[in-house]
Amino acid sequence: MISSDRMAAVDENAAALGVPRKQLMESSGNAVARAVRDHADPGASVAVVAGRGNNGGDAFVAARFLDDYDVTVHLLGRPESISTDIARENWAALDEAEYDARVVTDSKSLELGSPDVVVDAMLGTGVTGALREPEATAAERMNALDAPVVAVDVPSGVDADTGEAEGVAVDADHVVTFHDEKPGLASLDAEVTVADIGIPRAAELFTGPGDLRSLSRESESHKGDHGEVLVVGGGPYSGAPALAAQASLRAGADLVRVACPDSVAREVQAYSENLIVRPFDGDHLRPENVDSLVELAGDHDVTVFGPGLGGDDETLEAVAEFLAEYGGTAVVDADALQVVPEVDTEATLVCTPHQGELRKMGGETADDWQDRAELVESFAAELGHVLLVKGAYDVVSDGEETRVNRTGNPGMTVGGTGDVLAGATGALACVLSPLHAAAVGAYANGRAGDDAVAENGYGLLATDLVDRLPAALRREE
Ligand SMILES: NC(=O)C1=CN([C@@H]2O[C@H](COP(=O)(O)OP(=O)(O)OC[C@H]3O[C@@H](n4cnc5c(N)ncnc54)[C@H](O)[C@@H]3O)[C@@H](O)[C@H]2O)[C@@H](O)CC1
Ligand SMILES: [K+]
Repeated sequence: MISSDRMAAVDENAAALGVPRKQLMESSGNAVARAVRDHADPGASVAVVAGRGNNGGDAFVAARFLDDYDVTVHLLGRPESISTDIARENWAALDEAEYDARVVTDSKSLELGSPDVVVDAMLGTGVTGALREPEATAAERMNALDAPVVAVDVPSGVDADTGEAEGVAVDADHVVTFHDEKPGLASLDAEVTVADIGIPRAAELFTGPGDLRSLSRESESHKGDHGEVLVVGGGPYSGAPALAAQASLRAGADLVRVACPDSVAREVQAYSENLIVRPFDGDHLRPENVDSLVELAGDHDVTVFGPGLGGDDETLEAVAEFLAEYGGTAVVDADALQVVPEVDTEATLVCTPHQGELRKMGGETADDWQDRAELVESFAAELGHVLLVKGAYDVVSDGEETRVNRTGNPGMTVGGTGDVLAGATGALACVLSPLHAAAVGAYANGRAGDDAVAENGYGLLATDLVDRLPAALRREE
C-alpha cells in the first residue's frame, strides 16, 4: 500500500535516480493498453476520456499502444490548459500523428457513441474536491454506457487514499493502478491491477529529494505551528546541547529551549542569543531533577534527550526515570541510549545511535549495509521504537518500514555532527512521523555535510552543518 503523498515523493526520488516521470508515463500507458486488451479484441472501439493532468497523459500514451483498435481520444478542455509538460508532449504526439483525438470544451459536445471499452483518464491522484464540469457530466455519461470502464490509476472523482468521493465519480469495472496498491481502492467494487511501471526499488528505500516534499508550509502559519523542542543535555559538556538546539532551529522548529545543569547554563547561553536556557540544579542530571523536567517536556512537541549529558550513574538513573514517566515523542542520543532497552515507556522514541552505541544497546551490526538494514529492522521491532543507526549508509527503521540514507561523507566523523542530527531530527519530528523525521534528518544532515565539504574540503566543523541545514532541507522545484 502506498499513499498519494508517498507516491509523489517516490516518483520524485525516481527522477533524481535518472528515471524521469515521462518514462514512467510510457510504462503506465502501456499497462493501461494491456488492460483494455483484456476486455476486447483488436478492432474493437475504445473511447478514451482524458483530463488535463498526468492521468490524461497516461491515456494519450495508451492510445499509441492500441494502434490495432479503433481508438477515439476525447480531451476535456483545451490543449493549452494541459497542466504538465509531459502530458502536453504526449497529446501533441497524438495530434501530430493524426490520431482521432478530439478537444471537448463543453460536456454537451462529448460524443462517446457506443464503444466496446471506455478508458477513464479524467483525474487520478490530483483530484481535489468534487468533480467539476465537464468532468461530472462526463462521468455520468460513462457510467450510463454498457461498455466496461477501465480507470487509469484511480476512478475519476475517487480519493485514492480514502476510497471516498465528494460528488459523482466514475464507476469503474477495472482499475489499473501504478507501482503499488492505493489504500482507497480496496473498498471499491472493481477489479484492481497493480502495474509495475519501472520505478526502481531504490526510489523507495533510499532517501532522496522527494522526501522533502512533506515539509512545504502553509502561507497562513503562526508561531508554534512548526514545533517547540526541548533539548535536555549538558553537564560534562556544554557544546553538545547548544549544537542540538541550534540545529533544531535551523531545521525549522519555532521555539527551542535547552534544559541543562546550572553549572553549564551560562556557557550554553553564550553559544547563541537564539537559545532559551532553562537550568536545573546541580552539575549533572540527577533523579531529583526528573519531575520538573517531565513537566517542562510536556509543554513541548518533542524532547531531544542526551546531548552532552554524560554517562554518570545518577544521570543514567535519571534518564530511565524520565523515560518511564514521559509519554510524548523524544529523540534519544548519546549516553542516554544505553538505558532505552531496559525501560518500559509509553513514549515514542527515535533513537540515534552510531554502531558502537547500537552494540551497547544490545543491537547487532554488519559491514554490508543490506545485512545491517535487516538487523536494524528486527532490532527496531524488538525495541518498539524507531532506530536511526548512523554510518556511511544510515539505516532508519521502525521495525516494519526501513529507509537507507546515502548522503554524508567521511568529513562528518568530526565531533558534534551527531548532536546536529539529533537536534534536526527533533525539529522534524514536530511536523513529520517519527520514521520520516529520522529519514529526512539523516538526509539533510548528510547533505549539509556534503555541501560543506564541496565548498571547503575536509576539516569541517559541526557548526558548518548547522548553518547549511536550511539549504539542505529546501526542495528544488
Ligand atoms: N508516480 C506517479 O505518481 C505517477 C503518476 N502518473 C499519473 O499521474 C496521475 C496524477 O497526475 P496529476 O498530479 O497531474 O493529477 P491528475 O491528472 O489526477 O489531475 C490534475 C488535473 O485535474 C484538475 N482537477 C483537480 N481536481 C479536479 C476536480 N475536482 N474536477 C475537475 N478537475 C480537477 C487539475 O486542475 C489538474 O488539471 C496519477 O493518477 C497517474 O495516473 C503516471 O503518469 C506515472 C507515475
Ligand atoms: K482516472
